[in-house]
Amino acid sequence: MTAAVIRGVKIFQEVGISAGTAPSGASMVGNFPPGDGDEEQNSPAPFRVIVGIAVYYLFSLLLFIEDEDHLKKIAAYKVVEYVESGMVLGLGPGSTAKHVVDRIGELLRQGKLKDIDGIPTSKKTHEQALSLGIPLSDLNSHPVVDLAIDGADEVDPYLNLVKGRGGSLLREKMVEGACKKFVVIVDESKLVNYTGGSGLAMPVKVIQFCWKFTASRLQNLFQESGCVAKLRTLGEKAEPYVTDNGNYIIDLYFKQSIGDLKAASDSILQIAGVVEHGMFIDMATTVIVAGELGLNVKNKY
Ligand SMILES: O=C[C@H](O)[C@H](O)[C@H](O)COP(=O)(O)O
Repeated sequence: MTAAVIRGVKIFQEVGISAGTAPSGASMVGNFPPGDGDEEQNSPAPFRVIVGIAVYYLFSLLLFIEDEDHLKKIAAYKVVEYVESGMVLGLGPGSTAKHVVDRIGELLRQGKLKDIDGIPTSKKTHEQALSLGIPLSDLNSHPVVDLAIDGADEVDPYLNLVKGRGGSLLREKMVEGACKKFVVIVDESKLVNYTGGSGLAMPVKVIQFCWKFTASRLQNLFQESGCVAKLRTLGEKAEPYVTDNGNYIIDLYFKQSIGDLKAASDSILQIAGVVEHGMFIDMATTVIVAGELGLNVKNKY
């Protein structure tokens, strides 16, 4: 934890987040806490040093108690630097992008951003943006989006993504496919050697009608990669998870690489009953990765 704390402080310094903006509201980052008063003044120097160090690490522990969420927040603060007044923005869902929407709302309130039109890619993000007073629009009114910002579940070395483990991928693909720049923010746990390489779900949206038939066709398609297809369910009763657009999700789990992603994408989309899949191939223009050692910005071009 100690090392992580020290590295975390470095990250805050790199993105220029001041002590005042640290989520706990505590006002120290890197400042040694002051002495307590007479009693401590009279204590032997080594004792004061030990107490000082202990207090420092206690504060640091409080600051970094939600370490992973901090990394997401740091990446979110960085990505908002790409936002300019007058832009049409694609606003993604998920725990990382949520911080971006919060920050944009804050900058609008402070008058540091103006004339933003947000296009949310999920109902939840729509509600969040509304509650923050972010003006909203859609692709009908703005078929070209200046910038989309979103999280991802996997990022491969070519900046191909897997998305949709949180349930959103169709509206995301529509909005992010219509944007000039698509900036993705992730923490380093999302980096994989190849798409599907985390061993976790690659989601496919399917219509409800005869979903078992569609699931078995999907599984057969990737038999050589050891694919297992599972319906996404919710709660103890294992009710099917229903998406914003009333579809089901079939999660595909691979034991090995599925090879050519474009070919895999075409084969999936050719199956009648499939609505869309969670591979975002060649779409991200920039990926910002937040890790314990700092921020790493990867550009596609
Ligand atoms: O379905 C959800 C979206 O595709 C999210 O962008 C993705 O799941 C990443 O979410 P998070 O930032 O919460 O890890």
